[in-house]
Amino acid sequence: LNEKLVCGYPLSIFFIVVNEFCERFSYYGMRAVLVLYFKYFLRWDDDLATSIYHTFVALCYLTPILGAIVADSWLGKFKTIIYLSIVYAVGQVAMAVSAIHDITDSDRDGTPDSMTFHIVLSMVGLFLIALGTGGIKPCVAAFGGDQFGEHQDRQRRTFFSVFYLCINGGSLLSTIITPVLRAQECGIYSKQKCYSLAFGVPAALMVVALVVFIIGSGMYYKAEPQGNIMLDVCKCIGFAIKNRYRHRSKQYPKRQHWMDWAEEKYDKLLIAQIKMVLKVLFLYIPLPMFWTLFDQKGSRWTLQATTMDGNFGALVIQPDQMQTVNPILILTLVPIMDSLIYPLIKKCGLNFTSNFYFSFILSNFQKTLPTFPSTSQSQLKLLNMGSNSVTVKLPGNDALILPAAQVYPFINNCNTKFTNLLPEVILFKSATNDLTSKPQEGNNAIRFVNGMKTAVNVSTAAADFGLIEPFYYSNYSQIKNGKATFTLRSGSQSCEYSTNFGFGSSYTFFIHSTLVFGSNCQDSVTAVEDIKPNSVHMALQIPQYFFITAGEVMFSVTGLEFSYSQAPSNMKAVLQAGWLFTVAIGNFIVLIVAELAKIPKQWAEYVLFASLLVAVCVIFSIMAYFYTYIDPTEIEAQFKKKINEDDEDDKSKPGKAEVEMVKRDSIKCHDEYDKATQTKM
Ligand SMILES: C[C@H](N)C(=O)N[C@@H](CC(=O)O)C(=O)O
Repeated sequence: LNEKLVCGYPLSIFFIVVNEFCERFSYYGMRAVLVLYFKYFLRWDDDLATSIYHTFVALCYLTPILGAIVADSWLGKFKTIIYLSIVYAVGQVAMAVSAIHDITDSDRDGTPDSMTFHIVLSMVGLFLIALGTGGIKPCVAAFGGDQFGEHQDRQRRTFFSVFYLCINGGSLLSTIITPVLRAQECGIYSKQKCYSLAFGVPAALMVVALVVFIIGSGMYYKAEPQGNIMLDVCKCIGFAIKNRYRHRSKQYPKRQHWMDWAEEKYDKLLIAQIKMVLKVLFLYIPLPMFWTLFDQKGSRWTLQATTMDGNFGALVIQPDQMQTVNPILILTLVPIMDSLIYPLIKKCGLNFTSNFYFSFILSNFQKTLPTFPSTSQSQLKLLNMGSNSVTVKLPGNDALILPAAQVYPFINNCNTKFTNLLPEVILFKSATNDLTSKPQEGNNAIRFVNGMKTAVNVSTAAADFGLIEPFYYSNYSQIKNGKATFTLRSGSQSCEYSTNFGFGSSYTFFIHSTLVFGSNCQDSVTAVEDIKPNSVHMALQIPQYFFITAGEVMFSVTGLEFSYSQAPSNMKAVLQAGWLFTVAIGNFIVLIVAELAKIPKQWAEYVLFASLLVAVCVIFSIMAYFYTYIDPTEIEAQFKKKINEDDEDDKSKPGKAEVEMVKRDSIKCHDEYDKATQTKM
């Protein structure tokens, strides 16, 4: 081992820790803005955006199996990390390039002309990222562990804690930074939301991660590939199943465990080790349901946040920035749990190793959208632009008294025609003009109606509504939350109108016929709310983040440790890959529900997931109760001792009778293992 030590730690691990920080920054930074990129840049609907997001996350947790196989049987961990990091960085660069709208915006109107180009490039980018991040995932932590000698147990444990802190530190910083970058406007010909920068910075961090890892190259201990244990495990299981099937007739006596049918061909130690692994993998069966809920932070919860009010007083939070609550809570909860809660639980004599997890989802019950007309109806708006109230009589309806400068929304069958309305009453047909959904990304959609007899020009710092003809209306413009000041201009005369906006509203502003330029025009403009601003505050997501993160601390952190402690020495990576596989399955479940079930109400989908998790919690608790703890090191030592003794006997007294005895002893030892694992927890 490399003996360059700093404060008792191998110098090489500093490079590994910095590499992990940068890599996790890159991964979580890109992931934080991904669902909004799908929705607002690629213009996918919520379900498609959610599905592709979870397919990507699932892929990121499937590829660790591939990475472990390549590292163990072919390249070794060091080379695997280098090669796959290059693939990863290329993927991140592809994502950044795919988000440059100017590349295909030949008519320079701010929207890409060939969406196919952007979709294909981003999908290729995401595939490479999944291959890279997943492939190196089982290698980096294990490579860090390899740097410690057998006498450095304490240091190795501290390394893993620091490693976890770096993961969450990188995730925390990136989920704060990339949403801010995404909210900026950039572009060559036209300014649009800067997704290219939000993906470009993670790409740069991935290059930094690679460079840092290469700089440490001369200091690492690089263990040779050990051979593909995963393949051996699969072959052994396959043989046991085949052999059992071949001997299915009653004339063959039953064996204690179906894996014992591999005894004819495989080492008893390997069979015993596989039994240990299978026991833990069986316990993993309910776990995907936890990840199903957990990983919706980046999809459904972020989309939910776009319909909420992100004003925290001095701070305005972007919807995707809410994801930072998770690493913040991890960084505070892990030390509290480790130093306070777990020792307290232990003192009370409770065994807390069978983890109980739960999570609540607060559904977003806010209703800020008005009732929109059905397909057989149209919505009309009557605007009284005069300074007196008027009575309007619409065919087939009672007479309406329309006060001055007021709007009257009116749902009507498409075919009815209205004529002979007073000149000061303007009729809007909603189907062509009105906004029927929440404005994007928490912005406010604003338009002006000119009730004056002269054309008026309206503008703000952020938008130009252009020249509005008398009794006519402007197009919608997007205005951010906060105070906006509009300048109304006619020839050389102007006046200003200011108002405050929340998130996700739509307003029509009426310029009265009585407006006098040069004076204060604050009272001569009436705001009519077409779509209410988001009324539910983003802070209401904090309890759901708290519960899901508390679940992560109790379940994920302890679960990883459990998998490590219950795995045979040569199969720790197999179980880690199995653990990560449960994350992949969890993401596939979201995919199935989002794409196939198509539950119309979002709250109903949340309730379904939460109920499934409660059911799975009960099942998991029962399974955990019946789980028997084992000490893999002791069992392996017993086997090895027996094998050594047998070898000695073989050398001194070779003969058929002895060989039979060895076989019997071996089987006895095997039975001891079975008995040892039947002691209840
Ligand atoms: C940022 C998360 N709280 C976290 O710790 N994630 C870990 C575990 C995982 O989900 O894979 C990580 O990114 O390695």
